[in-house]
Amino acid sequence: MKKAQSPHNQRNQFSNFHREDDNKSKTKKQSGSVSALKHFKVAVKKVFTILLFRQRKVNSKAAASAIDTRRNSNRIRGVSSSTDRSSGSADTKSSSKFKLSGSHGSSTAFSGVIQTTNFSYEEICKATEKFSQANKIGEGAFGTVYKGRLGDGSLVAVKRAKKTTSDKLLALEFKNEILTLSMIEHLNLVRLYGYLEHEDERIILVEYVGNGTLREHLDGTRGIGLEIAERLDIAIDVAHAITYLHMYTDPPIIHRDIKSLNILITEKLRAKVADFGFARFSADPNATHISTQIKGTAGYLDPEYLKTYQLTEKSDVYSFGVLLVELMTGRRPIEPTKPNNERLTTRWAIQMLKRGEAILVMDPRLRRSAASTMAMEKILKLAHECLAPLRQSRPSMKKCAEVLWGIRKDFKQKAFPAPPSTSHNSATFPVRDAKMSRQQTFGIQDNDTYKFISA
Ligand SMILES: Nc1ncnc2c1ncn2[C@@H]1O[C@H](COP(=O)(O)OP(=O)(O)OP(=O)(O)O)[C@@H](O)[C@H]1O
Repeated sequence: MKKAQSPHNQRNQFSNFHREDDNKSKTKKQSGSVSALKHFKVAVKKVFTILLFRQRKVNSKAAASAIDTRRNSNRIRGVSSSTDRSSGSADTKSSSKFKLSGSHGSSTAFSGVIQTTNFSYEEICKATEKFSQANKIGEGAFGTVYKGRLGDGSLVAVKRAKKTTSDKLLALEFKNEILTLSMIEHLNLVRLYGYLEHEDERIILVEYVGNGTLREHLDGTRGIGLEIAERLDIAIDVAHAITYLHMYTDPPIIHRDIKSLNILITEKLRAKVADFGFARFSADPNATHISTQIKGTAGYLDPEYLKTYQLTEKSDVYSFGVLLVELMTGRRPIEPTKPNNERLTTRWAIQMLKRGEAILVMDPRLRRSAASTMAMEKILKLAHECLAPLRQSRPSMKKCAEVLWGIRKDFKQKAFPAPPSTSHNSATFPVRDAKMSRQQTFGIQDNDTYKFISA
């Protein structure tokens, strides 16, 4: 890879070039001025490129390890240039090849572009049995999602965009999702396996997460109901994922659409954050915000972002606060069928918390105990901080994760005052298998029915 020159050298080159040009212009005035203009343009372009490069602090080591360095750095430039009110300008080049991830395993911070290998459209058709209805697992604004099985037996989620090629926003969402996913690798974020742009097809292949969305679990349409410890673990997983996006990617990423429908649940009831269609890079490290068109989901949107169009990491913190309230109440952020004072779930829950009646908003599916009530109140207090109208007053995602660790530790101490020989490691619950975990953690048998206590 060609080594980038320092801006200092670039500046020297620039002034040398002017001296040279002066000499030439004495003898060949007209052709000299044309050549000077040309060189001037080249020099300005070089200086601009170097400054841009420095500003974005692109991790050159990671980029060098990527399969197609030039194209990937183009992609990074494309999106980070969209820090204005326009809807972005990802300049990812159209590729008729499907790229499949080649690296698995590590969940540590990684800033760069994940490795990929090529796959064909035919293989995707085969994996999804020609996008059969039987393999359809979801639908969203972007398109349809299918379950697929690759040649090596591994499962993937295949996101096939609607074929509205004229829809520039959808095309942009597609490119944005690929670009964002290609830069991240974390246990609690859905992994990109590959993508395809082929004629009018736009397809993204991501890690398959097979146990539905958090919303389905809260609605009771999936699973057997989440206990408070499981909800705490999910909150911590999401906090880790967003902390990673905000603090350990370069440039930082703002997800912009944190909501229970975008949290996928694993068989072991752990969470993975999905759907990066709206994500934005916080490109300029010195900028305090990005001005952008409003994107996101009603009920989760940061009021300051709505008012000012200025997006910061704290907009994700606000949405995370809404998610915490969802986790504790089981309700959606907006409940049109509820009485007036309960329609905005966050407002209702925080009002009750302030009155010292948080117990009344607790999800009726949750088992009441001194430990669970205490944890629920603390989680709502954290949610209250995340929902602060002014972004400066909201905690960082890292802080949220730390507070949640503390709540989990206190909860376990209160819930399981067991003798040392049977006590659990304080970092995580020992058994993640849902059934076994329930039996060991809560003494719940499979045939236990959940008591619905009216809130
Ligand atoms: N990786 C995955 N593993 C399993 N199921 C998934 C996966 N990704 C998405 N799904 C399913 O497909 C549904 C729609 O997916 P997704 O939200 O990503 O689509 P979208 O079009 O981007 O949605 P949105 O309207 O929120 O933009 C999800 O609610 C989920 O049920």
